[in-house]
Parts: sequence; C-alpha cells; structure tokens
Amino acid sequence: MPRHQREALDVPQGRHGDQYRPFAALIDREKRPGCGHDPLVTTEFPSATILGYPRIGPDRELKRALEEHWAGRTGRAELEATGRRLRAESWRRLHELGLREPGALPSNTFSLYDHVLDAAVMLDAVPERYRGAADPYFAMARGADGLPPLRMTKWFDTNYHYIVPEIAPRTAFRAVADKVLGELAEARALGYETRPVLLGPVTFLRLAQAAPGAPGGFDPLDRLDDVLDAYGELLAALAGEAAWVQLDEPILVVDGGSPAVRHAYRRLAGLPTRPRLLVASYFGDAGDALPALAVAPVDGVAVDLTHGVPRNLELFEGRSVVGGVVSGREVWRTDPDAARARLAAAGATSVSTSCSLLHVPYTLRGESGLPSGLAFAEEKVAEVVALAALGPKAGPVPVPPRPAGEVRAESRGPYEARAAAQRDLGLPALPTTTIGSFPQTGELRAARSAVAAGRLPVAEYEARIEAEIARVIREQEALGLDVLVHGEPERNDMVQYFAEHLDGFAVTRNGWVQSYGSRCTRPPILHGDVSRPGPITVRWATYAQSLTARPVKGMLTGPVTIVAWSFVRDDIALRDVTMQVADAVRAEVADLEAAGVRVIQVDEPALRELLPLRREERAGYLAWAVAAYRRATSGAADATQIHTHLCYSDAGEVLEAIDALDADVTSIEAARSGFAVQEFSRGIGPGVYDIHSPRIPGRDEVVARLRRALAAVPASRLWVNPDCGLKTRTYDEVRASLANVVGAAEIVRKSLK
Ligand code: MET
Ligand SMILES: [Zn+2]
Repeated sequence: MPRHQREALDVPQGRHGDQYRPFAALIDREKRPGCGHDPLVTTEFPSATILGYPRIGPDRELKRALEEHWAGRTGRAELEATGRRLRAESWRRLHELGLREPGALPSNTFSLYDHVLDAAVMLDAVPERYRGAADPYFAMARGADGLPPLRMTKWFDTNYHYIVPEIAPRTAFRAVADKVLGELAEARALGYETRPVLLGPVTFLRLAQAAPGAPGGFDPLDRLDDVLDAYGELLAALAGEAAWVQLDEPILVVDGGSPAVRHAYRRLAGLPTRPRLLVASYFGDAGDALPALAVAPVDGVAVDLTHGVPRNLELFEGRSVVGGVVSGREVWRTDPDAARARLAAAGATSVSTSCSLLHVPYTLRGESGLPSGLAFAEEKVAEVVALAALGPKAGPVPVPPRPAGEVRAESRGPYEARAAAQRDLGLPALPTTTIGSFPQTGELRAARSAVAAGRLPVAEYEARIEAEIARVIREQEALGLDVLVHGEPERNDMVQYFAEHLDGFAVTRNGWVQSYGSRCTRPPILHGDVSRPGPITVRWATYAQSLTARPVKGMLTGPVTIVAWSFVRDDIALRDVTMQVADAVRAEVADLEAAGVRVIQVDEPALRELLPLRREERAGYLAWAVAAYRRATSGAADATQIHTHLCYSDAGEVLEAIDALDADVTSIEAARSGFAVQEFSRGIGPGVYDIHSPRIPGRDEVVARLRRALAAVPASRLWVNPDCGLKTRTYDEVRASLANVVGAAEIVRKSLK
C-alpha cells in the first residue's frame, strides 16, 4: 500500500511525532468482542519482542563517552557507567512502550564497540598479540601502539561495520560469560527479565577470517566443534538464569552452510542443561536453511517476513515462530494489513522486528519537517506491540514492488575517440590528482553549524567556503598536482550534501545510526520522486576553475552511492529510485560541462555495498547499477573526461562491473587492500597510499608502487592518486604526503623517457 494511504489507519502524528499510537483505529475496532480474528497462538515465547536495539544513545552519549575515554580524559569505570545508564534507559523505555512480558526485552545487545568483537571476547578468541595490550578490547577494535587493529568490514548488506575475528587452528575457545550474565543481572536488578542475545556459532565462524600464519586451506568453520563446546558452557551458565536465549544466525539467509547449521543446532539443542533456544535469521529469506535448522530440536525460530514468507516454515509447527514484520532497516511505518497477512501466512506465534533496530535512528521525537509515514526505533516498538495485540489476519501477502520496464545501459562514444578528444587537456604521462576532499577544518565545521543555526549570514558562510577553495587551489598548485579539485569544503557529507539540494529527500536533525564503533551517520530519507531544482556544485567548481589554468575536476556522488547511504522509499523498486537519482546527477553533469568544467568525477564507493547477499541476484543488481551510473554520465561529450572513484571494499568481486561503468579514469583504493590493476581497459589510478592512517608515505615507496603498476598497465593509462579523499587528515599530513606522491610521479615519468 502506498504510504499516503497507510496514513489513514493511524492516529495523526503529534507535532513532534510523540503521539504515534500505531493502528489505533484498527485496535479499537478489532478489540470489540465478536470481531473475529485469530489471536496469536503464543507458545511460551513472549507475544511481542524486538531482536535488538540501538546502543549509541539517543543523543550519541556512547560516542562522546568513548571519545573522552580514548582521549585519556576518563577511565574505564566512567565509560562503563555510561554503558550501564544507557542500558537501563533503553530497557525502561522499551518496557514503557509495551514490551512487558518476561523475555520480551533483549539483553547483551549493548556493545562498547561491536557485537561481533564482543562474541570473540565471549569465546576468548582474542589473538595472542593483543593480550598484552593495556586494553585488549580496544586494541583489537582500534589498534594500540604499534599494533594495528583487526580488520573491519560490512555487516551483511547494511552500513554497519563489524570487527572481523581471527581464528587460528589452535585458538583456545572457552566461555567468558561475564558480559552476558552481567547484563542479565543488571536488568533483573531493575525489575526486568530479559532474553540474552548471542551471536550464533555458525555466523560467528563464517564471518571470521583465518589468522595470519594459519595453513592454507584452513577455514575457521573447521573449528565448529570447539566453538560449540564453548557455547555449551555458555548455555549451561545461562540455564538457570534466563528462560530463553536468542542465537543470531543471519548467515542463514546466505547461500550454503546447511551441514554446519544442522550439526551446530543438533548439538546445542541436545544439551542436557540449557535455556530455550530461539534461532534468529534476518536480512532476507532463510527458507533454504530452515530444513537444516528444523531437524534440530531448537524451540523457536525468528524469520524476516518483510520481503515475503519463507518456504518450509511448516517444519516449525508446534514451536515458536517469531514473525519479523516490522522492518528493522527501513524507516517507514508498517502497513498493518500486510503485516498481519504475513503473520498469518507464516503461522507466526509472536511478532517482532525483522532484525535488530540497530540500523534505524532512535525516535521521531524532536524531529520536525520530515515527511509523514515514518517510524524510527521507538515507533517501531510500538508497532510490534500493537500488531501482537491485533494478531494475524489472513489476507493477500503483498509482493515487493517490481521494477517498471527495462533499462539498458546507455553508451558514450568509443574510448579511443574520447581519449583523443581529451588530449587537449594537456596532461603529462602519469597525471597526478586527488580524490576530491581536502582537510575539513574545525573552523569549517563550526561555520556550517553557525549558518544552519542562523548565527552566521549565508553570504558570510559562502565567502568562507570560497576562501577555503582558494586555499586548496593554492596548495595544489604549489605541490604541482596536474588535475586539481576544489576540496569539497561546502560538504558535510558526500551524500547528505546532495540530498539537501535535491527534491524528494529529507534530512533529520538527530537521526544518527551507528556505522562502526563511535562513528555514526545521519542517512537522508528519500521519500518522494527525486528531482534537481537547480545546479548544486557548479558555483564552487567554476569558482575553483577561475583561480587556475590547470583543469579542475568537478566532483559528484553517484546514484548508487546516494541510494546506498540513504533510507529510500519502498513503494517503487530500488532500481527505479536509483534511476531517478541518476537523472538528477546527469543534469548536474550537463551543467558542469556547460560551465566549462572539462573533468568530472562521479564517485561510486558504495557500488559493492549493495551487492545482494544471494549469488543468484547479483548479476541483475550489477546490471542496473551500471545502467544507473551510465545514465548519470553518458550525456557527457567525448571531450569531457569522466572519472569515477571506488573504495572501502574488495573491488575484486565487482571488477567487471567497475569496468562496465565505462569511466575514462577510475581511481580505486589499492594501497590498503592491495588491489591489482591488470583488468582495466581505460585510465586507472590505483591508490598509492592509505589515507586512513596518519603515516606519511615515503617517496620511494610510492615509486615502487608505480613501477609495480606499470608492469600491468601502460604509462598512457596510469594515474597517480591517493586511496580516497583527504578530509579526515590534517594539512601538514596532506602536504607531506602529496609532495612525495608528486615527486614519485616525476621520478617515474623521467625513467619512461
Ligand atoms: C568515500 S569516497 C570519498 C570521495 C570524495 N570525493 C572525497 O574525496 O571525499
Ligand atoms: Zn573513497
């Protein structure tokens, strides 16, 4: 059902959204006696629950507490106290919202940094090299003097990043239950009987990586039985303490792994002393994995019903089936009819969110100017409670919106003709450039909040941006870079800035979502048809170009990245949403071109992020993602040089798609992830140094990297650039690093002749 119609079912939202009483009219109607609907056939599992909750704090209290602690201004005890306060406040709020049955409130979903890292600690899977650190937990998360942190990567297809555990053939697993028992006792002292949530053993091992030095062919999953021993100890410790334990196995929605699932849950469910086990799958359809799980005597399963009703659920008849009908990842109100139909079709015995609410902001309270029809975490909890009261009701189960029609990837002229038309840019061999942003100074950030708060006149703010652009141009000319950038000083964020300048988007005041550790993002909300009321970046790009004779690269964020880092509407297919954004970017490309900008970069760092978890869906996604990028860029004349940029990910998996973007030049993170360049048929700039670290790359080291790249790519197509934008670095670091980069390019260039 479209969102505007959904509205009619709800009591109107109060001024700040604090009056959201979901489905109030429906509840009044259906609660009358004789108004036949199936009540939930609840087993002992609570009728309403959520799989997890945000933990950064409604006002990012944890972020602040962590950063104070890391800066050495507070001790561990103060940090723990903040954690305790945040947990107590969450339980209190959830209880108030209606999660009142024993076991309805989750515990152990709090984390000081990351729940996968917590699971590693819970199993004592702490690599030896961290054990001597002053604080092994934060050393694994963030590194400690001389000790790099563990790797971090994306949690399934979300924008949350987890710490990748390292498992060796000899990792000595054992149960370390203090955190889980501690939270349970803490909640009990406050009067709440909670349900501890643990990351499941199969997901834990499949997300882990083999420790460095492990023999080739070693797979962390080889250690399943040893890990299960530790889970056995944990469950034994929890047996007298909690009625239910939730084991999170989102890996159930990913291909493969049935034998491990079968084995793991037969063993765990067969333990002589254990609480009841709820196995939670999420982020998609677990249908393929359910038979393997059902053969084990686990007591219940939680399934994601937001995209449909999984097959094989009848195998769980007589056990608890927790229906995740309220999306934990999207920000729209739930359609009660659709949700109840799904609960009925699934034979659900309880109602829940589809996944943890970690991925949405806390609350609509305090927001204004947002479109109607939204629900954040608190509002979603109220929906879960209301749906449990209403119960299932048979009806048509809606299918997700289908893309409208076909899209074909539009093309520019052949690359050779473009390269010829671009020759008058006058670039040397191995042209040097940067990825777009220059250091975002504290003054810039302060000016941005001042102008937003009305404390700084707009004209004054814009003058400061221009002054910053002038400085960035001067710096680059002094360094001797070939293709310059304006430095992006006007941008708070590469997606939010565009969202603020496009119709169809809204931005929240306080809608923060944890990205990793203390880092949060405030994803814009794409709620309507997207269009571009006017040029967005042209003014800054042309100002920058007016200051220099060297080419200045216009800088845009690509359509796939804009949708990947936003909450998007759910009433049309993602592909069609992305195409609308692509049209807006295309118009911006045209305006930049018309204003004389000859080089335009359209960034797509999130191309890999949206890759579907299931292999069978990947080719379809990549085809439309490429088509969207090409819709955005294919209007450019041959003489306009189109760049793209990718980072953050194993580009290796999507190399063909990156090539299919057909950009004239692709800059790609390489220094950190050691990416190989051979496959590229056009200009390629494998990053020559890691911008995530304050370390200054040596000139010789860059020379060596360039020589290595030249073994695979002809000099006519090799570009020289860092891994990513420089906004998190200081000017001192940037100057020193780029001087070595430019110096290295000169040395290698000379040796070519
Ligand atoms: C995460 S990719 C960032 C690209 C952007 N142009 C920047 O330099 O900041
Ligand atoms: Zn980047």
